[in-house]
Amino acid sequence: MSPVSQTSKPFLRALAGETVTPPPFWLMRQAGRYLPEYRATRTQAGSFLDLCYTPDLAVEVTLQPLRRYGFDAAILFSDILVVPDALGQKVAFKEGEGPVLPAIRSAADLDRLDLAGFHQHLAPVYATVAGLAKAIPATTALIGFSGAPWTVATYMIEGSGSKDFPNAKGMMFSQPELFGRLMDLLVRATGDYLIRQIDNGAEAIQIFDTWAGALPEEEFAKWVIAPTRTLVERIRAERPGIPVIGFPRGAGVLYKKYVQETGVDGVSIDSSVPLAWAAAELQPHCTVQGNLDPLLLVAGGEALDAGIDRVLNTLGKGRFIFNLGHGIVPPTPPENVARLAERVKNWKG
Ligand SMILES: Cc1c2[nH]c(c1CCC(=O)O)Cc1[nH]c(c(CCC(=O)O)c1C)Cc1[nH]c(c(CCC(=O)O)c1C)Cc1[nH]c(c(C)c1CCC(=O)O)C2
Repeated sequence: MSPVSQTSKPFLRALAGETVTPPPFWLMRQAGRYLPEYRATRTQAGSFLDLCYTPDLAVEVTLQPLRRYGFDAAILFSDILVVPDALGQKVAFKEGEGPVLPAIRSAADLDRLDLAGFHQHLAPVYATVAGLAKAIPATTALIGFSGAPWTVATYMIEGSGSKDFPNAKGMMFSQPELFGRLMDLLVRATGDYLIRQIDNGAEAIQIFDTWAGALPEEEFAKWVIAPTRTLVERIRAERPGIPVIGFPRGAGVLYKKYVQETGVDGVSIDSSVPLAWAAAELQPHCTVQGNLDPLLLVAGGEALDAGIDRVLNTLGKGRFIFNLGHGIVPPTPPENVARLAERVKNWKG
């Protein structure tokens, strides 16, 4: 038996290919503004980034939802944008506006980025991972994460969140050499970052490609699949046994090609992916994670119960991790999360 199949952690068993009943569960953005105790710690920290860079407080907010709901996995509390911040592109989170960064539009902008102080800047994040590895319950798995290069590049080039990425796609199509240099830097930095998280105690990795669905087929292959495959291969070669979950949100039918060509151990699917299609086309290749609509968690009641049951009854008979199709939204009533936890834990298959 491999060490992974001997683990008592249901989340890791599911990623190793086992059908676990009831399935392990956690929720994207399980630590966050829907919890009053998060809002209190966040106020204590000052800014959102101060919270990410203060290990004691970041550990505390990671643990808060575990205490309430007994999730099978804890996800490091941080943000995908600490990577550009650590490369020297200073990130700020404006209240009600989201992230703001000085946009990268030229070779001169790109040349100002630097890997030299990268790990030093991220030392508090590594300290959070190490603190969590000691603090979480014995049956809970610790997930480290990063954004995927394409999704992080959209923020770096736009200088903020965006709906349709005119500047990022503009650079991709009109200045492919410059865009390629930025992507190469991100693949390298992201790989270094994930390896360090693993060395500090992360037991699995999730790569968030939130804006994967914005790209046409050919660009999807080049800028979503290829960089992710490079990261998966590097982790597999340098830290064997650490499973990787990919989340190419909005990829539609390209989820299948993504799974086959990146070699991920698990794929997180968004709420638009038909459950029967995921069971037939994805589950034979890897563990599937998802995909309850986060707004059902706001709605609650019978609509929530029916949505949970549909996901469980279609995907729960194979290798599966219960999750949402995207992150928990701030208006979510905490009691609805308790209702979900109860229903998933009591599912008999
Ligand atoms: C695109 C992206 C970001 N960050 C992330 C993504 C990929 C996943 C996704 O699509 O949601 C990933 C992320 N962000 C956060 C986590 C922590 C772990 C978790 O509990 O899931 C993770 C895994 C905390 C956060 N990241 C952010 C918050 C809210 C900040 C606050 O407390 O004010 C949290 C808890 C802020 C953030 N961070 C980001 C944006 C656009 C925003 C502003 C929008 C918003 O406010 O929700 C970038």
